[in-house]
Order: sequence, then structure tokens, then C-alpha cells
Amino acid sequence: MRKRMSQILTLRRPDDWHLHLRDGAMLRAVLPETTRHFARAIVMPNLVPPVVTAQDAAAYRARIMAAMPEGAEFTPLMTLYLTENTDPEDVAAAHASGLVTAVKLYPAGATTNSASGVRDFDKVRAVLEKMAEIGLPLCVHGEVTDPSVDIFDREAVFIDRVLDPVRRATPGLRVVMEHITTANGVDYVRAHDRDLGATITTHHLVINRNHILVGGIKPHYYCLPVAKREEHRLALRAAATSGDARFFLGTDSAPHIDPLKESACGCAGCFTATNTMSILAHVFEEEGALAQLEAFTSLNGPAFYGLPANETTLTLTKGDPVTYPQKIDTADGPVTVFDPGFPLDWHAT
Ligand SMILES: NC(=O)N[C@@H](CC(=O)O)C(=O)O
Ligand SMILES: [Zn+2]
Ligand SMILES: [Zn+2]
Repeated sequence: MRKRMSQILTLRRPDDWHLHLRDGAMLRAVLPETTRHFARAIVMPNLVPPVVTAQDAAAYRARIMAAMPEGAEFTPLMTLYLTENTDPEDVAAAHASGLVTAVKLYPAGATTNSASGVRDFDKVRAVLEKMAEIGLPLCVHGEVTDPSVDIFDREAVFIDRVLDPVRRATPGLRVVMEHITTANGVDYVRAHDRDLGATITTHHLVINRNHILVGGIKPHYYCLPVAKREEHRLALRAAATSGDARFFLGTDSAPHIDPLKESACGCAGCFTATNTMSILAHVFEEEGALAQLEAFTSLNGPAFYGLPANETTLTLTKGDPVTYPQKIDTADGPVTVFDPGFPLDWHAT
């Protein structure tokens, strides 16, 4: 048997433009899973209570730094959780001091810990205008919460009913459509050259809605926005692997302990920090697009945020099957690592 030539790929070190690190014991357990491969991450502010003010963000950042594994070189990029009471001047000061990199918009009730989010968009108008003026990006969880809208349509309806009107009303506002899950999201981004980008998760490149529901309900594949039909997964793959600078990686790695996922009312979120880079290498190879992987994970995101790409690198080597833990232990209970459903053979070091 001929020995397969090992393939090696060296990338600028990747960043994660949408990550949940949580707090306390969970933070300490999951942070090393990200710092192992990533240099920076946009850290989501949906703690309980949420990270609303500059002061909250500074305190959260300090807790993340205190939990940093030894030797890790990792920069958390902090965000503020937009509420109807957010003070535009507090946001501007947090941006000017370099403390925050983005503001996060959750429509109230759309997802995990979003109860303090926005109901009436007129109430955040002054903040959005200030953000447009100072060039501070708005990261958006793009789903309507109208109970009459089918859950599989909530992203597409959000684009028409909320996102497009808000963008038209606020010229210059820079927006990241977070974790897009539909061809509608891909098309909307492609149709707008300026001030618009989108993150795509690892898991939405791998699963469609069948993975959640066929053969028994799979709580570890349930996240929000929920995975859609296969045609949408294929549109996301095409966008991610295209090299188009408007699309970049945001894993949305969102840990919940198993008892909260494997429940009669399970939490939304897939935990992908551990094996994301191996999965992405597999997906990009399948698409014949390994040459575009660096753009997606390491170049497009920094360019959108006006930050330099990382000088350090990550090496991906194809070889024997990659082993990784099925669960990460935390003092609060185990967190199941996302199972892509196929063996991984790209090692990240
Ligand atoms: N994606 C998810 O399903 N869950 C996220 C929230 C979010 O990003 O919407 C979480 O915080 O658990
Ligand atoms: Zn979200
Ligand atoms: Zn998220």
C-alpha cells in the first residue's frame, strides 16, 4: 500500500467572530477550547444579567483574562448588549477607549438570554445613529419573534421587516448578520456592497434540519437560528468557500450543560469550539476550496472590523483520524462537543 502523502496547510491564525464564553465554571472550562486555535474572538454579551454597559464589559473582560489558560495568547473582543435603555454616550466612550468592538442586537425573546433585548426599534434609534457616526459595528441576531411566523421563516422575514428598514434608516451603520442560515441571508449580503457582512457557523455548514429531527430528536443539533433545508446549507457552503470578503467565520459555539440540552425543553446552542478547525478543513476540502479557508477563518473578519490579520499561524495536517473528547467537563456538568457525523482527519496545531 502506498503511504498517502501528508498534506499540510498553514494559515494565518484564525479568529472567531461570534463566540459564547459564558462565565464562572463554564468560562474556565470552555475558554481553553477556543484559545488552543484562535487568536481573537468577538465575545457575546448574553450573560445573565447581560453585559450592557461599558463597566459591565470591563468587568467581564477582566474575568475572561483571569480565566486565561497559561501561555495562551488570546484577545477577547468585547461587545455590549443593546437594550432600549442603552446610552449612546456610554457606547461611544466604550468604543473610543478600545474596550468594545461591536454592539449586539437581540430582538427580545429571539434566543438564549435575550429577554432584555429590543422590542421597539425606535427606542434604539439614537444609539444606532451614534454607532453609524463612529463606525462601530452592530452584530445582529436576525430572527423575528412574531409568534405567527414559522420558525423556519424567521430569518427571511427579519431581513424584510427589520434589517432592511433599519439599514435604510441609518445610512453608514455597519452591520454583521450573525450566524446566517438561509440562502435569503446569503443573497441579501451579496446584494449590498457596503457596510454589510455575515458570519457563518461551523455547524450550519454541516447539518440541515433533517439532522435534528430524523430518526429521533437530537438536542445537540438544536440551535438558533435553527438549521434549515439542505438547499440553504448548500448556499451557506457556497458563500463560505467563495472567498467573498463579506463572509467570515463566527462559530457561535454556545455551550450548555447536557441536562439543559437533553431536556423536555432543551436550550439552543451547539458547542463547536473544540473541533471547529478540523471540521472546516474537511468541509472546504470537500468543496475543493482549501485555498479559500484562510480567507474565511483568518482574513475576511479582520478586514471587516478594520483590524490587522494575525501574524501568528495555525497548521493543519491531514493524517490519522483526529481524536477529541466527546464531552468537556465543567464544574457545573458535562458539555457535549458537536459531532459532525463523519471522521475528521485534519489536525490543527
Ligand atoms: N445560537 C444559539 O442557539 N444559542 C446562543 C444564542 C445565540 O447566538 O442566538 C446561546 O447563547 O446559547
Ligand atoms: Zn444568535
Ligand atoms: Zn450566538
